[in-house]
Amino acid sequence: ENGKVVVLDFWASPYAMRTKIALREKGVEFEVQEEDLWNKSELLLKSNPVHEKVPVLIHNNIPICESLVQVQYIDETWTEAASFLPADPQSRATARFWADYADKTISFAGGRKIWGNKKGEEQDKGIEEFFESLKVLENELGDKTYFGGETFGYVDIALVPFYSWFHALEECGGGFSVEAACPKIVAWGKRCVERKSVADSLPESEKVYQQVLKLRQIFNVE
Ligand SMILES: N[C@@H](CCC(=O)N[C@@H](CSO)C(=O)NCC(=O)O)C(=O)O
Repeated sequence: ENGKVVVLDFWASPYAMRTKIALREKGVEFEVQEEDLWNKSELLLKSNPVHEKVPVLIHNNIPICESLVQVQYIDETWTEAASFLPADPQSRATARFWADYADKTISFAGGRKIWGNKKGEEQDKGIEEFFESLKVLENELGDKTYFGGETFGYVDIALVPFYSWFHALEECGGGFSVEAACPKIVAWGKRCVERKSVADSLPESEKVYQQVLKLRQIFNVE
């Protein structure tokens, strides 16, 4: 597990936040190369030729693509620190199910439709989808400290980056409140941000909001 670790990154990317949280949870030293997604580096294009997306984890010059794949790689490579996944196959399967669910729903099914549209029917549908899936996660979390129980793990890493986007979504969506609908998720998010690995990897919500306003201009939303 020695050797140079580099993350091809974009500070506002919730996916890239996952990889940085995972490395920080393991106490792994790494370099960050900030990418301009409108002017991608040769290294990014060469390292992730299939998707040309961040994050890319480059370990000993070997690129690993897809954030959830990277989080599992990190877990399997730096094994001295606590594992992100439980030991038994069934609990591991459950964790992978919920991380996959978060990946498929929260990100852009609900999220993109909220910030990528102006006020109206499309955006309302996005808000509905967003809350539909977040309430499923709220129910799954229940009164647990973390998704896996008492320890911070794989599902928490997969989902918590989107917590930094809630404020931007609320503002773009006309000022709805995530906390009103999903108080347990918001309390869980605050709990996760108390961890240095998360605090160091999630940007301020206001900074995300300013970036989203820029995206709305670039995509000519309203
Ligand atoms: N499934 C992948 C998604 C990465 C992604 O969308 N990255 C975005 C930035 S965050 O929105 C990206 O790199 N976009 C550049 C592009 O689409 O050109 C993962 O989990 O790593």
